[in-house]
Amino acid sequence: MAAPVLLVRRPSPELAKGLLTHISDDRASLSTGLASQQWLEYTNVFRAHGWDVREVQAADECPDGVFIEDALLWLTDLSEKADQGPAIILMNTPAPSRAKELSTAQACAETIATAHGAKLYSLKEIGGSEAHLEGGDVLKVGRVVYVNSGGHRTNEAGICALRSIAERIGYSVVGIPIQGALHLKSAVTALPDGTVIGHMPGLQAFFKPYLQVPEPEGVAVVHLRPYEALASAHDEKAEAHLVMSSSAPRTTALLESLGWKVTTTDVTEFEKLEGCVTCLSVRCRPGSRS
Ligand SMILES: NC(=O)NCCC[C@H](N)C(=O)O
Repeated sequence: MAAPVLLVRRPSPELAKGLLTHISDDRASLSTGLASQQWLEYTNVFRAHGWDVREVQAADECPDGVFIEDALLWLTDLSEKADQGPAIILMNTPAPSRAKELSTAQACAETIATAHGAKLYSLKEIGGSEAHLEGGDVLKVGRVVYVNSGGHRTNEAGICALRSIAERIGYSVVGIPIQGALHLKSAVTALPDGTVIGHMPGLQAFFKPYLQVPEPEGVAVVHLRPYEALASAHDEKAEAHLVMSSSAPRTTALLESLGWKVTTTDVTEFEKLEGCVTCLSVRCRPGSRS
């Protein structure tokens, strides 16, 4: 089976000019040198676990370009016949300073689509230029695609366009109105067994099973192991492996006490811009069925 592919974009020298919406402004203390080091260490965690790490062309003029997850979305084909192939979707941000990120992301998506038999979609082409969606607002849990219906970066037309693609390949799309956080995945992500984890109050009404974690930085987890390994494993937890921010030691301890294996990595410089471990990459799983 093809190795999972991790798409990343190196941080811009202008990183400290990135957007800030919901957290207090600590951008003056941001070190671009430390950010570059943390980014390299982040990519090395995946390299060390067999991921094929591919760099999207640098976009030094785009302060937030490192948050590549917002520009591209990978969806495995989960349709019954699995005859459609995976989808890679070029997102459409409403943030003017982030729009320039899309042309280089598109070029990368074309290469990945050709290499892995994926179908390339453009949200803008499907929903029109007013259809907006950022990848941070999308959380996949099995066959359900949760999408933020209460934020400022994704709108109804964007959700409709996503639905028209996702339903063709076996997913249902469910809107979750998140307020007070930049993206859906700033508020929740999911463990490999489908448990959604979050920190803000009120989220348990939307997800079952749901686990409240003790730190805001602890809500972001990325799954390191290919999902096939999990599906065929006798002991799902023994096979799973999560990447998390080292800013959330109490959440790490909680998840470890529940049997999950966790590797932590420093992403402090990206957290100053409302980034996290999920938004620094797009995880593509060619050949995967989950
Ligand atoms: N998916 C994500 O969580 N992206 C983080 C984007 C942070 C960036 N400063 C922004 O506001 O767009």
